[in-house]
Amino acid sequence: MSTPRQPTVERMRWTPYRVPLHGSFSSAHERLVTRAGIIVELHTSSGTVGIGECAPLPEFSGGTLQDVMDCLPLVAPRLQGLVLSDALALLDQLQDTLPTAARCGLETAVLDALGQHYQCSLTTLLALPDLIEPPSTQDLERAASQVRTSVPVNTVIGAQDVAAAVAQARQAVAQGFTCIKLKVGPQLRQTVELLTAVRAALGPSIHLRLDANESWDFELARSILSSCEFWSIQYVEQPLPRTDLAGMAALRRVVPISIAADEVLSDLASARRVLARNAAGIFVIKPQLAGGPRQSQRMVREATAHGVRCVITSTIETGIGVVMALHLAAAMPEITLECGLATLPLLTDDLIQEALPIQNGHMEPPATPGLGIHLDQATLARYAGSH
Ligand SMILES: O=C(O)CCC(=O)c1ccccc1C(=O)O
Ligand SMILES: [Mg+2]
Repeated sequence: MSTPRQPTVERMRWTPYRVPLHGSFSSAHERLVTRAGIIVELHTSSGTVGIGECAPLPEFSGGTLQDVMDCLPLVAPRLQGLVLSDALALLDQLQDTLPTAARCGLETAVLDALGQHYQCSLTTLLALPDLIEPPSTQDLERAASQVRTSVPVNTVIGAQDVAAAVAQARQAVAQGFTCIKLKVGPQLRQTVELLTAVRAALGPSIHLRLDANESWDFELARSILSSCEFWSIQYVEQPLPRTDLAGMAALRRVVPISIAADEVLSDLASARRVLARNAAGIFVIKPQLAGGPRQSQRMVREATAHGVRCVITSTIETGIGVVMALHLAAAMPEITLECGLATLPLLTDDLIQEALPIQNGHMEPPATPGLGIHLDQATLARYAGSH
């Protein structure tokens, strides 16, 4: 079923990390001061090492870091000895039994090794029509010709007072960003004041999007969003609680701006429920929560078929997870909106050797095989440990 020349999985190693943020990052959910996750290293019979990252967001969905730690020792022996495409098939089979972040990190590591085997970037690999079958040179060339080499990204400004948000918005524009996302909370007057001040500071041409992280109720959402044409808001993420699909659908009918689904998207089934209820015009897809790059692709394809546009975003994970998400965004021509991948500057370290610069509001996935980045082992050792 697979090409015999593919390497097999020999052994796996996983290292929990905790990386502090510069200061903190606040949303309506929480105030984040450190980011914790797990780096997976998958050694193959050809001597290559595929890497991946598991960075769950328990307040969203998909389980805790401990859930991921508990499942890795059970999955590792099952992957051992499998050729890479069979390892992918096993991860597909186990889909519903693994925490999504575990599946994401494991799949990333297998795909990184597979890209190194085929000598193509993860972007190209993800643009192939079928990953389980070995691609011909022609398949690889066609895929490589369809992808993007640069992805527009937004920066994100955490929930804070108006003056600090305005200062950050100005700084973002000076850095070359043309799309800014503001975290907002449940206070009507403060939000109106914030939007007025930030829009005035930005001028008319910068894209401005909001993220309420479930903190509004229907009436507050209607009050704020009814004025949104005035501030020219690109879209608002998850204004209502994730359980309120009827509210989201009703809101779409009474306010003049796009409503995006974020927290409500926990897997392909949840995406189908949102599509069936017409509850969002935009999907915010986080590969850590969707269960990896290929599940994310399935969600993007179904959304696109329903006329729903998609954005790929990070979960503020380290460089390993972010570069995977960047390859995913570059591989899918359906994704045209700015992606939420400009989060590495929030962390004190990205755990990778290569730089992933943000220039003029764009990021470029590495063109070298696989993920195209290498773990910074010394830094990982420094931040290793789950406490
Ligand atoms: O979208 C972005 O620009 C950054 C990602 C982001 O905002 C985020 C990061 C971690 C957890 C939740 C969220 C969110 O979109 O709600
Ligand atoms: Mg969000």
